[in-house]
Amino acid sequence: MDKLLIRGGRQLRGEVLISGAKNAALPELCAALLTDQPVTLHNVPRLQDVSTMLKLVRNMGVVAERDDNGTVQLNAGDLTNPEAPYELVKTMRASVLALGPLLARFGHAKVSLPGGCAIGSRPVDQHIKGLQAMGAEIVVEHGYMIANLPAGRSRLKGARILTDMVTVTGTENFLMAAALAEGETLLENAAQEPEIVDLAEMLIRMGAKIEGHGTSHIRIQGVEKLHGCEHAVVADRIEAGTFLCAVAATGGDVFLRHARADHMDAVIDKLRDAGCAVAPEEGGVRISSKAPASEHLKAQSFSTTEYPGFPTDMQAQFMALNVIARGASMVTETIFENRFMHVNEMVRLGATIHVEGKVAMVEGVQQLSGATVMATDLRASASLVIAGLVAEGETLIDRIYHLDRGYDRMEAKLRGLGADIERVTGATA
Ligand SMILES: CC(=O)N[C@H]1[C@@H](OP(=O)(O)OP(=O)(O)OC[C@H]2O[C@@H](n3ccc(=O)[nH]c3=O)[C@H](O)[C@@H]2O)O[C@H](CO)[C@@H](O)[C@@H]1O
Ligand SMILES: C=C(OP(=O)(O)O)C(=O)O
Repeated sequence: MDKLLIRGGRQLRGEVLISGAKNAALPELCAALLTDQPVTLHNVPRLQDVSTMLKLVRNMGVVAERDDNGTVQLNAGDLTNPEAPYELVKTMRASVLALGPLLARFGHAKVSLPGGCAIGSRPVDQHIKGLQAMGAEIVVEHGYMIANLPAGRSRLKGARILTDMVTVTGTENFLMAAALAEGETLLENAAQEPEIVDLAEMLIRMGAKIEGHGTSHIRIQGVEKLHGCEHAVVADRIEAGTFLCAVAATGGDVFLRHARADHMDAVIDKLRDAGCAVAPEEGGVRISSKAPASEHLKAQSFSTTEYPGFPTDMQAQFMALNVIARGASMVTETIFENRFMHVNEMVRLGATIHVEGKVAMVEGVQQLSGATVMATDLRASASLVIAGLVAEGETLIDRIYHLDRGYDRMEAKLRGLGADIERVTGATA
């Protein structure tokens, strides 16, 4: 199992290229299932979840080719097997995104319930409820969601869908299903994330009729057929935010090429309040920060909420900054019930954190000291990398397959900025 070895204490300087967003690429790969024509996606990040999704669609009969420049060509013209088996979905929650497109185009889908997840229980009841409102008959049997159209129907029908909570992949499933449904669908309480907007823009390129994406009310007029398209995946705001927090923590000056400041308002506001200089520049975002953080940065309290609020996917990385910033802070996680798995590992590095329910109380310390720690989920892994970059001495991060699921060559990018970080390949657990 690979590990990351970090020798902390170096400032980060230079330029880093931000990749396409994992959370946009995954639904967009599924959107290619909606048409029998070729779809070309550019700026697809090179990471494990994308490889898993490609394996999943190939298993359905889709022809999918990826080149070294981040372009993926897909053709679902001969899709014969509208199923997502457990073996292929167990490591990736986003596989549920196959359900809406398969059902909409083929009138049938069999998708495994995703496996357990470290950050919370993550049910898919809202996905099922919404698709049922569009006329689908869905049963959950032997760990699979088996969805069909009623006898005599060839298309889903438009519906008004009001979910109990804002759900990102739920909104994406409904968008894709509604694009091919008969009549109008109104999504109320829709997620507003930039990845939803990017997916909607791709669907519009395919001939879908969508209005209101980027707001909580999305209106879709279903069409009979969608065609192929070419689309570039939006920049990854979570990868960019992770690099912003890394530079804030270590000190230094970095230009994040392709990063979108307008997608990161909540995180950038907090970084500025902490004392970093963050500014959009032509083609990206620049951050500069003074070291040591314990002298120059002030810890920030925050609470995770849906976009445009502070993203839950940035909670762990910002906490890594708070642990070595000046003063006390309160970090509240409102989206997932178990997303503080990084806390115990940060404590092993010398952090002072006390968790009570949804709240982590952090007391900034002067210095962290390197240790062996365990990655427990994707963003927890990223937060440990940040902590390792500032800790004195060596930090060894175990189980980095979590990190590889969602970051495109992270250690190579950090090395390019001057970090002392290496992958220890094949080391035993
Ligand atoms: C691939 C992808 O885009 N993943 C993102 C997506 O996950 P994902 O789309 O799975 O997260 P949701 O927005 O659906 O989850 C929000 C909350 O709603 C709950 N819920 C959701 C659906 C449902 O049917 N029932 C239910 O109870 C979840 O357990 C969670 O507490 O949004 C999350 C919240 O921003 C991010 O952390 C993930 O990185
Ligand atoms: C939780 C995440 O992803 P997923 O929904 O794919 O598990 C994430 O990207 O932080």
